[in-house]
Amino acid sequence: MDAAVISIEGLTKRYGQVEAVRELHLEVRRGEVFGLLGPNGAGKTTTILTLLGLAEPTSGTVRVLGLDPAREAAKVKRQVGYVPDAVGFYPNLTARQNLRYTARLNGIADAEDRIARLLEQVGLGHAADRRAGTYSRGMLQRLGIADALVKSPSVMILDEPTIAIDPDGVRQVLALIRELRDQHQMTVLLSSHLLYQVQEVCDRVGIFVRGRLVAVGSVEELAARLAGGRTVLEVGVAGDAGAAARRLAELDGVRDVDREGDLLLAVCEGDSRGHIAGALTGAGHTLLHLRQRSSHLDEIYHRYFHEQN
Ligand SMILES: Nc1ncnc2c1ncn2[C@@H]1O[C@H](COP(=O)(O)OP(=O)(O)OP(=O)(O)O)[C@@H](O)[C@H]1O
Repeated sequence: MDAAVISIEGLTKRYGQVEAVRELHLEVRRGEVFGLLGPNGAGKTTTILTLLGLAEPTSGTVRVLGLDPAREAAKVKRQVGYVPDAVGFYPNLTARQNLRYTARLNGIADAEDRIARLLEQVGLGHAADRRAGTYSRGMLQRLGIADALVKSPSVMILDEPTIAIDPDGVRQVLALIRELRDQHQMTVLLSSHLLYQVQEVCDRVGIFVRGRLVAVGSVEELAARLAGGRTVLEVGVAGDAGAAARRLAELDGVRDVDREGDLLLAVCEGDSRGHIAGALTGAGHTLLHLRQRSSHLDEIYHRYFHEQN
């Protein structure tokens, strides 16, 4: 398994009497897209700021690419692209000129082609030569993503990256995040309230409630944990569904079988897909459909959230 790119051990951050983050342990691996979820004031931004060296931990250790951000902020900044929730640009410069400025600041020569490509990638090709001051909030957010990518970072940290973007734009941003992971093995940490989007793009999520991380895992793992390790499989067969249901009910690991229209729903211990497919085809059934039903992240989130309250 790849080494952790982001490693947080026992992080606590207090602002006076307010404990913004308490005893946080978290590792994010290379090429992983990790989502920080939580209501307002849960501690997501504070965590992000400590990763960037913009807030110093009260206690605990934080490492990004092996560096201590509180002591080596400049080195961290060179390799980490950060998109805050409200991005600021020079309003009198065009988008392209703003990105040229960022390239110069980072000592990148010959950035023209890269800048043009990034502007296209975030869907701003048509507006590249308009002044940033005329941009909508969503356009600024897209420009923020392009800006963070100018220096080819190996880690991207995005605070609410799609909050002001329209649905088409959201699809574009999510596709871009996937591409960064799949083609460039980039590590991406994002915070969001928009659970459906998080579910679509994140390999793992962490649920924050009042400064504490109350659950970490893939959406499937969190759902299984809430369901006591049980999963629901949708099974579709050609022909005699009654016989298939009886065969299913006899199998080890199958707790219950139900009907829903043409489908059989098997409540199983853990992931029994291989076992079930083998048993049904072995008994002469033609399998038309086999899918593990996934819980929606909003359901998981609300259950964890209410448990903590
Ligand atoms: N500079 C600061 N001074 C004092 N308190 C702060 C400061 N920054 C954050 N806090 C407090 O720390 C807690 C966590 O805030 P944080 O911004 O990290 O939450 P968040 O999860 O990012 O919330 P949101 O979704 O609203 O951005 C809140 O109670 C907040 O009021």
